[in-house]
Amino acid sequence: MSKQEELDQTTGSPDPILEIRDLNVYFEMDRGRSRVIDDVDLDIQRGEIIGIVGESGSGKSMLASSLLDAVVEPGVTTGEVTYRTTDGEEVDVLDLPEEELREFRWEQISMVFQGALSSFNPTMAMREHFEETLEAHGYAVDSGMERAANVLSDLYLDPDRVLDSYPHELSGGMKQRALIALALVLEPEVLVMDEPTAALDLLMQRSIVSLLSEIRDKYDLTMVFITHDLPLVTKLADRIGVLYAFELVELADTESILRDPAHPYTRALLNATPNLDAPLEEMRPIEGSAPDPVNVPAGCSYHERCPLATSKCERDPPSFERISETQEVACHHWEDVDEIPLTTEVDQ
Ligand SMILES: Nc1ncnc2c1ncn2[C@@H]1O[C@H](COP(=O)(O)OP(=O)(O)OP(=O)(O)O)[C@@H](O)[C@H]1O
Repeated sequence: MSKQEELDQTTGSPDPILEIRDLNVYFEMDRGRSRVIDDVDLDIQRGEIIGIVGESGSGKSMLASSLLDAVVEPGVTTGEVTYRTTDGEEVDVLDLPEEELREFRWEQISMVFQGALSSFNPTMAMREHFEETLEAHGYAVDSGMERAANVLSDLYLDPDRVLDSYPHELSGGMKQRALIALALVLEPEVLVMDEPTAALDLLMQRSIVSLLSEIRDKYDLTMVFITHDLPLVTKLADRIGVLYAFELVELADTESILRDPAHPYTRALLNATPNLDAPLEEMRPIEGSAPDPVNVPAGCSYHERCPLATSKCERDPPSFERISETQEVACHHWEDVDEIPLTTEVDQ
């Protein structure tokens, strides 16, 4: 059974916890408007782990931040992000007054920001980081610290040892897990993680990914895992969205992304994957460079790098089309995509 089928069995009919519509983020720059999220529509289902992948500068962090209305000034976020509570109440995230937004973050959707490892205060023991977060949100510290200890043990850390340590006394992998525990201490429904394993070695990355799966099941979480590392996220995600040039170009269950990717860029990402078993000459780095958000190519934004591009691609932007029950793609030539063979195989 595929992960998607397992997910459907456990979650039944679609039950989006987050509905993202016409999401745009832009910055007004001297040289023009810089659109760093371009008309993204996406439903995130309650209980799923969704991976968002794309190369550096494709808009991943902007997408993550916009889910919490946390895009840095002077960025402008437009469109709708609707959060649905378990009771069916709808929250218009981009319209929340500041105080409510402060509560909403951490308590409903919690985020582990990119580079957050260095955000621990070096003069504070880990225990104080947890207590400060609980107090700032008006939570009872005693019961909150009990939960912190439970989450830390679920992440295979010794709670007493970690809580009594200062950040510099912990290894990178321990700190990263402590950061995830801190993000979970207020019992959020959704955990958004932006490159949570980028600073870690391969072995630790793999082990955190399998821990996250356990944590999702145990705490009934929805997870958004943002990374440039497609093979890594296939180990964890039920579905994967591929961002190219600030737009979603493919969205599908993980199995389809691996076995039958429909966008040439998804294929290029898979073929660029270092695979220990494949000969080096079969690894194909993606040629060309990521578009500048002020000057995204007309038509299909990928056409300049795409081996299948025709004059239609230079002219007309493809629409985001559903090609099967679990797969959507924005490509005029998805039916011919097998012309780009997959050269490496990623184990799921
Ligand atoms: N404060 C800012 N002002 C203007 N443009 C910005 C700002 N921050 C980011 N950008 C631009 O937004 C675009 C998307 O950036 P984003 O950080 O979301 O990419 P990313 O996919 O997360 O990349 P990476 O993996 O390198 O973090 C980039 O072109 C970046 O230069």
